[in-house]
Amino acid sequence: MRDIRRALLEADVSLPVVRSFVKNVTEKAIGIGVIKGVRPDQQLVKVVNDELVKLMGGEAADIDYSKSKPTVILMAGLQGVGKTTACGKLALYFKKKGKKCMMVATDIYRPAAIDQLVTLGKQVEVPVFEAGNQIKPDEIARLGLAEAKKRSVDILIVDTAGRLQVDKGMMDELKQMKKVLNPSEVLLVVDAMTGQEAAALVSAFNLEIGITGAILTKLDGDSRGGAALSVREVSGRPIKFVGQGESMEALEPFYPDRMAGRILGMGDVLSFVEKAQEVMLEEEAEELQKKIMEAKFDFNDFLKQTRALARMGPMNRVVSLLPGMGKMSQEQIREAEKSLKIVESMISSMTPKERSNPELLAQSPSRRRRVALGSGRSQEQVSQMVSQLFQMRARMKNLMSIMQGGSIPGLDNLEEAWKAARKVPPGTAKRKRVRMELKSKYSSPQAATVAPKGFGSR
Ligand SMILES: Nc1nc2c(ncn2[C@@H]2O[C@H](COP(=O)(O)OP(=O)(O)OP(=O)(O)O)[C@@H](O)[C@H]2O)c(=O)[nH]1
Repeated sequence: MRDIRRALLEADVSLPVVRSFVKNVTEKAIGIGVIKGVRPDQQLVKVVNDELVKLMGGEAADIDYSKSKPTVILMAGLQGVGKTTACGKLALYFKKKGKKCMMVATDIYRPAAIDQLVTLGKQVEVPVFEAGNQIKPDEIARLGLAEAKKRSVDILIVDTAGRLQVDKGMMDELKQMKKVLNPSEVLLVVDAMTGQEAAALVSAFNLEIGITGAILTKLDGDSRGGAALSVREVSGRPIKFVGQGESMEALEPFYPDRMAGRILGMGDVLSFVEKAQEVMLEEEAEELQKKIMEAKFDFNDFLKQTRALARMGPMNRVVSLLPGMGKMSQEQIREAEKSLKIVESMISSMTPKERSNPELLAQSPSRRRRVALGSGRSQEQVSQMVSQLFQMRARMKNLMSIMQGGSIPGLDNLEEAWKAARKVPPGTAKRKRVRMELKSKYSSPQAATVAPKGFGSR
């Protein structure tokens, strides 16, 4: 965790944010099992990465469009962070999406600011509303909004004046504009190079005017982008876009996973752990496949699979890795959840020998009685589970043999057919008939695995 802390600080995540994050992740990481072949510290990096992604919103956030035209986006931020540039980029971004855009220039203080926006407007071919620098910004905003409505504009982007520092004059002006415009989005433009101060800055803007999101600019520079984490943690608002250069095309939606990788700066470790996870799953699948082919699928595997199905864990993927086996359906997973407790209690009452050698239970009523007593379940329940295991064995082996024979006669139908067969009450003539039909339809000569004599052979 000390290394993680250092990595985050080096990426310019602000100190209080680092502290609370590290504390949270430490609590979450305890109890997570370590994958074979991966060192615990390496796996911790993966845990941290996943938490970072989650914290930054998981998925890319879109703009909130207003129901009535236009959707107003009010831009805020300090001087020189790239606000005006971001206006032009956004205009182009939405124009490419087929939206009719307009921009409004309200920076009456910096001499060339209005011209700069007009020039950008020409470049991206989006009209810019300006009213000189003799009237107040909120009045310009009001006029701009009226014009946008008249022209039936979809998206109105309002550039504002920045100051070198957060000051009351700027905040009051922004508040005033917000009142006039009633914007769907108030986007704070943050320079990724801001570093440690990002948190205080975001917090000040959020408290004073209430932001709906942020745009992180200048990510093409050296910064590791720790500001992204600070923004989210301090304001609870998502980063919506990132700017990666001076050209008008250099704007992208914000992707938390990419940003997490960048902030941590441990991409190699991450891909290593991910690979190890894949390998582990493949190994498990191969092992399981071998066991199935040798008819050695035992209670340990059975428990493992029931457990994994219940939490939709890796075994679900293992099963899906087996040739021809699709993912489990939601219904099957729910069923597994229900039966997990029962199965767990019965299997934990077995001896290790019985677990790895299910034949023992199949052949001995007294063993089954003992397991029933030990687990507080009925003997029928124990018998049912044992027979289920053998059915599974046979079914899996049957399937494998068919597949190894090269032809897979309507695998989907097979599943459906089995489901249908299970719905028919046991012991009835109909069930027998359905099963017979199934057997003759799908079994191959090699696939004659049956339960041991005396139990479950019915
Ligand atoms: N490398 C890089 N430069 C950028 C990016 N965005 C903006 N810039 C540059 O940063 C400088 C300042 O950008 P402006 O858009 O003028 O900044 P501003 O926030 O509007 O400044 P004020 O109007 O004074 O408040 C310009 O030289 C831009 O070209 C970016 O994503 N990457």
